[in-house]
Amino acid sequence: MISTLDSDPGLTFPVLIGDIGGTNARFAVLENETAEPKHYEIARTADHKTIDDAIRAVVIAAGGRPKSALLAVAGPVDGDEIDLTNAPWVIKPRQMLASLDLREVVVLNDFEAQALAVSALPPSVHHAIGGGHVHETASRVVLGPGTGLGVAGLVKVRDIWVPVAGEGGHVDLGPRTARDQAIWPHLETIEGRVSGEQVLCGRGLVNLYRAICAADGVMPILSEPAEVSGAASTAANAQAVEAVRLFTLYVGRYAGDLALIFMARGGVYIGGGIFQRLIPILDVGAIRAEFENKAPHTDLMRQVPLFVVTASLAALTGLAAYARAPRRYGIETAERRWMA
Ligand SMILES: Nc1ncnc2c1ncn2[C@@H]1O[C@H](COP(=O)(O)OP(=O)(O)OP(=O)(O)O)[C@@H](O)[C@H]1O
Repeated sequence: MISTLDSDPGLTFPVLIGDIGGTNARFAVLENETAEPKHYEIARTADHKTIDDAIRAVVIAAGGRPKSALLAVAGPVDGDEIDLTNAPWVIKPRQMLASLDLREVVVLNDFEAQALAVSALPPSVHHAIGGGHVHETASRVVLGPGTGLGVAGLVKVRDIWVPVAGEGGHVDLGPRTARDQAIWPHLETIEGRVSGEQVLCGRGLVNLYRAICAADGVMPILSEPAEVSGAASTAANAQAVEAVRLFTLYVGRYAGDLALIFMARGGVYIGGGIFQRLIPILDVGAIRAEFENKAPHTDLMRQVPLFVVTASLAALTGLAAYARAPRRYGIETAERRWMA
């Protein structure tokens, strides 16, 4: 059960890699260190009773024969039964070893996997927001507005990348401009607090839209995040237009805060499903201005690159990078590795 940075035993090939989200589970199998991952059909978590059933239906039925599994899950990995934050599955690694005939199961946090991806993805899958320059050996940070708001840093220590996945989505988010001050009292809070995740995720976009409606004294008519972004892209609804604009500016502002915390001269990477969908309507100059507006460190911030990650399978790329070369990464798996 013990794995240290120096003696990480790695995983037995073929390795099943899986990104288990709230709505979808994405699987691939890596035959060996050098092979490209073979991807399988995306499984909807609602369509399968357990993750074991989903793996049998999607991977094994299609000829995949994994000997180990490396999973990234949205939820805390603390014990033999892992609850997913936004899905009905409970992952039971011990049971998986037996029912799927695996030698090892390793479970990571989904934002650790996103951080791994940021170490491995080529620049061609990133959409730059403004200038700056990637310092190859400097720290990076990834944030992902999606069902929730995930955050992880990626710190380089000599030749090893160390993902630092915390709960950065739950820090306080404050108003800055006069318009922010008018909107803030109308935001739905969590126990009296406006945290990042109250605004910078799918339901947060709806929260922001509703708060803008309240500030303007109009009845909200939209209730889903995609409805708000849809109405914004056709300019059909003034409050939706402002909600999406402010959402993207606040993401820029918050991304700048994360850059300061991690001194992320290696870049700030915006993942998750929402921002990449908004690329056609982003006001790049305004987002960049929010990102850089960090007196007394505006000059420093001008040099830090900001990207939108456009690869939809980024987490799987990160898991594959780790499965191929675990010793390149400072990931402690002692409490998160189950062996047959
Ligand atoms: N066009 C859109 N505009 C704005 N928000 C959207 C849009 N489509 C989906 N969303 C919202 O994005 C969130 C899902 O984000 P994301 O695609 O990153 O999923 P996730 O958290 O990774 O989970 P999963 O992988 O299971 O989908 C949901 O809140 C959803 O309502």
